[in-house]
Amino acid sequence: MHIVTVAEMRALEEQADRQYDLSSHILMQNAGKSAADIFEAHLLPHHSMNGLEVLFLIGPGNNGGDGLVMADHLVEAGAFVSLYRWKERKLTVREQDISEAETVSELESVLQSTDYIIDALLGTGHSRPLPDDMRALLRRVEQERERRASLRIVAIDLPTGLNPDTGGVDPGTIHADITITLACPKLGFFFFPGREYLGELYVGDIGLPPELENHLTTEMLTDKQVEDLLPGRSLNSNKGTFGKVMLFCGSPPYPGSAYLAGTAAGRVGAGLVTLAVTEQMLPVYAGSFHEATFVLFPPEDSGSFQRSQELITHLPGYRSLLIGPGLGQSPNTREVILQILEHLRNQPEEKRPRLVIDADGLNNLSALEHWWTLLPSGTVITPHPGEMGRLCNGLKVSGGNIDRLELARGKAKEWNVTLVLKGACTIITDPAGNTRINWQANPALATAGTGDVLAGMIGGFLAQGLSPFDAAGTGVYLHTAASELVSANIGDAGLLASDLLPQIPRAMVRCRQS
Ligand SMILES: NC(=O)C1=CN([C@@H]2O[C@H](COP(=O)(O)OP(=O)(O)OC[C@H]3O[C@@H](n4cnc5c(N)ncnc54)[C@H](OP(=O)(O)O)[C@@H]3O)[C@@H](O)[C@H]2O)[C@@H](O)CC1
Ligand SMILES: Nc1ncnc2c1ncn2[C@@H]1O[C@H](COP(=O)(O)OP(=O)(O)O)[C@@H](O)[C@H]1O
Ligand SMILES: [K+]
Repeated sequence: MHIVTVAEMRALEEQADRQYDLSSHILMQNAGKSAADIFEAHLLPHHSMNGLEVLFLIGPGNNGGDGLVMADHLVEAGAFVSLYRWKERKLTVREQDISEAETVSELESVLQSTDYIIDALLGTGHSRPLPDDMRALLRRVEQERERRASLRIVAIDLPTGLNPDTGGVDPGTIHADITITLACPKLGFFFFPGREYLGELYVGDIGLPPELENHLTTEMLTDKQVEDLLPGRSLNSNKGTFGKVMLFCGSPPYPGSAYLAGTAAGRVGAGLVTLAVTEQMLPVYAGSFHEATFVLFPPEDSGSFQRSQELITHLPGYRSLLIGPGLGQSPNTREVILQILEHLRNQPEEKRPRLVIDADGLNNLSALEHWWTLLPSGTVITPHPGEMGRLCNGLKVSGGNIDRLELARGKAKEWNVTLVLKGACTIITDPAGNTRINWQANPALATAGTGDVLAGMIGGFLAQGLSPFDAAGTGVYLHTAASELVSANIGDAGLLASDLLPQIPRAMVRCRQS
């Protein structure tokens, strides 16, 4: 599903009119109908439309127009509809116009009894700070929701005052419970603070021919897309079919990282997971990760060349290699990483494992000038904002606002990598500028070790033959999907990274069934 800027949305509408005679009027009819359909489908079986009280706040432009069309459909379906036209200050209650003298008191009484308020004040045409009286109206709506937990606010296209290009919000913008956006999600939905204001997101079809979107390169990750990308599981398969993953991860202070990443690679379906560990560390893993095999790695004091050669000798046959989680940053470790990278660069592409670098793999590299020139092509890197900052010479990188997008796109191209810039709405972008953004934010994931799980998942998908961009997108999407399955039981706090592991296969099943 493509994500659009306002300019891209306008261009789509203009092209639809020019090439397909889909006038703005037709699109608005489709938009209002589709919003009404989503509203009804979402409501049932909790409420019946019969006698449901719905107040529409109608703005001066096409967003208000969408609201009016939607209102007609709800009336037809049996709802009791009131319309407040903000610009004219005109109230209509169940098709009765209210006199000017009674409007204020009557609007107040509708506000106090209505089940739903539909925000159709402004959409993508919002172009300046909201006027005071609109802010006051929205504030009154918010107060009413605080007073009555059962009241639901539904935004049409977007919550009024949210900037659809940046995710900025007007001080008057209020939180929607549900946003029914039209045609495509807007770019600003994936960035903060806007992301917090949308509630549940639904996308209404307004009948734009899909081929109009062919040139768009920014997508929202969805169940459907991930389902299409998931590797097939033929009946006639064996562990060789699903690829081998090698991990150079973990060190005495951080043993859990290798376990979490390695198990995650197995949980996404990889055929075999191998950990390169020192003899000292072997008992830690052998007792907890029974399915893994091990490459016994000389200890640090034996010199970096001997260590890297041991790993390199075992690499043939592995389809992916994960370097980084929990490795530490000793000079010896850095040397080993550099020697492995050199080996990979010298291998023909079809023979070498696909590489994922995370955490200390990145921290070790960021200390070096032009580190990206050391990477083999097709590498995936998965920095969190702190690691990204280090890779960018100490730049301060935001965890969630729009600046992240341009930075990620620019750096993926400059560094020639598939870049996974982690955060609440993780961005995945490749050197050609193709971009996928994850909508699902879940604060339960904000805890140590969840990044190790993600890196392992991406390694596991690379081993099964997904391209770097697809492996990264699929991993990111299923990582949050698994967290939602955990959160369904425990809420949004208290998740341990290892809780994700058994939920990963279930998240894949859910995707396949969607
Ligand atoms: N076009 C299509 O084909 C389709 C469009 N669609 C729908 O249309 C929406 C976009 O419609 P839109 O462009 O009319 O913008 P919209 O958000 O309704 O506001 C513009 C009006 O508001 C006014 N205004 C602006 N800022 C303001 C402010 N701060 N405070 C107060 N007023 C302000 C501005 O007035 P002016 O600046 O001229 O004074 C103008 O009158 C889009 O979100 C979607 O819902 C769908 O139906 C699909 C097909
Ligand atoms: N609020 C949030 N919503 C969604 N995902 C989140 C949120 N907070 C953190 N995450 C995800 O959790 C993971 C944390 O990774 P990272 O910071 O590298 O952790 P660690 O290094 O401890 O394993 C990333 O995938 C990140 O996108
Ligand atoms: K709106």
